[in-house]
Amino acid sequence: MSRSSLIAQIKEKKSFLCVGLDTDITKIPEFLKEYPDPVFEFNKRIIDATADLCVAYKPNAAFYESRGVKGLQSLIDTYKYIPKNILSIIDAKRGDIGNTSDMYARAFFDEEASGMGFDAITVTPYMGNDSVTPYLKFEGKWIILLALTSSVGSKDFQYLGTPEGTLYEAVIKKANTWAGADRLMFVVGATKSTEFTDIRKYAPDNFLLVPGVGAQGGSLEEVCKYGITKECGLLVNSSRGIIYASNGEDFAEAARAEALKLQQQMQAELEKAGVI
Ligand SMILES: O=C(O)c1cc(=O)[nH]c(=O)n1[C@@H]1O[C@H](COP(=O)(O)O)[C@@H](O)[C@H]1O
Repeated sequence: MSRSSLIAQIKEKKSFLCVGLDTDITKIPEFLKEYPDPVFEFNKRIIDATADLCVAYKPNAAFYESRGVKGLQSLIDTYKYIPKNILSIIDAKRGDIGNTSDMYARAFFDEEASGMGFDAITVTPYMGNDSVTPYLKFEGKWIILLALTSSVGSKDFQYLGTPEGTLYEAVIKKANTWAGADRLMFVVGATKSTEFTDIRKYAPDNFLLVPGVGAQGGSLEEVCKYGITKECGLLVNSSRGIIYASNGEDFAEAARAEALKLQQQMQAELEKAGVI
């Protein structure tokens, strides 16, 4: 999906919500266990209930890979079910030497080879240029590079000083020489809202994928205060806060209600920032 289509979708839906499909088979409602693939059935109903409220879906690969062959099938079926006019992000956090990254890119981008043709993948920057650029060989696909993550452990390395500023600033500056804002996004945790002002100095046009609202306690309002741009420039993810809003028969309606709350807040922020 192109940058202009993503922005058009944001304006049309008045939303920059990404629904995280971190589907844990031990947490889904009991009655779904009767279906041949309970995880896919769960995702299908979540997608049906939220597709008009969000602009992206982000299955996290760990939740599928942990179930072996069955999990991979759930992931492939989920990828195929995500409507093609909604951005599909595989949250795989890959990063390896060039020829291995070629294979990861094929695994998640080359639908003919693997059954999956996601629009975007999360990638770790640690191994540098040759680990990141193979994904760019797939025309029109996005890399979402980890910059400043939401978790406590982000303090261990990401704030360390380098001649280019903190490590996360160095990542942003360097990566922006490898690709433009039409192919490259950065992950910045919602729990880091005050850092957004600095980040926008180095990434004025890049979309930022922002996890950490909902279950991790980040504030949408704070993120927007410092991070929103004239073209929005944000995709805010919530996984557990939406998909596990209820554990009963009404789980899909409850997920929709949570997604709607976020969409309404997002609409207000988009209006305030003059995006719509
Ligand atoms: O790359 C990510 O998406 C990510 C980066 C980060 O810094 N923090 C973070 O929580 N994530 C992912 O975002 C999702 C957050 O899920 P919830 O906390 O349940 O909304 C999970 O899939 C995490 O793996």
